[in-house]
Amino acid sequence: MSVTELDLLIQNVVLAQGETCRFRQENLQVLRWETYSPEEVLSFQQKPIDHIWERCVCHVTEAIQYIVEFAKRLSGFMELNPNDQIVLLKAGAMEVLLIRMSRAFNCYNSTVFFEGKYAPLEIFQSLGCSDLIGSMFDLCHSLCALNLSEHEMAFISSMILLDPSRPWLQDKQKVEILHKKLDHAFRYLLRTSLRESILTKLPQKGRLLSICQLHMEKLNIFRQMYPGIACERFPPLYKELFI
Ligand SMILES: CCS(=O)(=O)c1ccc(CC(=O)Nc2nc(-c3ccccc3)c(C(=O)c3ccccc3CC(C)C)s2)cc1
Repeated sequence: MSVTELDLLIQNVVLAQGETCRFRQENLQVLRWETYSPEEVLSFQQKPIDHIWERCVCHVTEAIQYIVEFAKRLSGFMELNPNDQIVLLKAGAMEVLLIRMSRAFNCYNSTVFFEGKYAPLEIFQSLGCSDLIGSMFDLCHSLCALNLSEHEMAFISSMILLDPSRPWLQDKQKVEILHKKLDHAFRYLLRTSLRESILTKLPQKGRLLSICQLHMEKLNIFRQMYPGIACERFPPLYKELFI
């Protein structure tokens, strides 16, 4: 790849990220000391499990809609066959959400931006999935420790989505070519910004996968407990991706 090709690809990925995040990094930073009071945390904890699940699923669905937009703007994604576009989004959207959520995480007081203020882990107590929430907070802590830039997060997200090793891909080679170009451009970006050291510290694929599997497990448990809710009250996109 020529330097201009590399620069064009970097521009494409960084622009795609910048245009498809609901909140800008600086806006999330400004708000990060706006935390819920103990009384507010308590009132969240007293809400019934189905009520909190439905609210979280709606927020997750909204965030994933932005991630679908991100994928569509990545050069080459729309040229893939429609089946492979769905396969990549079904497999990668939640993993990208986990990476993106770390932008909304305050690692100094272990709170995450949720419904307008920063919330402690306890607020999600009534969801009944403390292991899932705990592992997400741990992941956010490790990502915060890397102090990733928007550019780096954009490339990590694009390479999660355009992963040629996803099962059921029909045109694997096409995804491989895109992934190789992204990898090349990402390394070029890291080299020029003297940030190559983060490559060995990025979360392993297995770690993201296991948190996504935990999410699926908890979702299935919830569905068994409240069969009506998931079908009637969960957004179609969430059902399409996870049910
Ligand atoms: C992500 C793009 S952004 O513009 O930065 C952005 C945009 C919008 C927000 C506000 C927001 O929706 N925050 C939410 N936080 C959490 C959360 C919850 C537990 C720990 C950590 C974060 C939400 C979830 O419900 C969640 C998210 C990911 C996987 C799993 C779940 C819960 C399961 C039960 C569905 S929604 C924050 C940040």
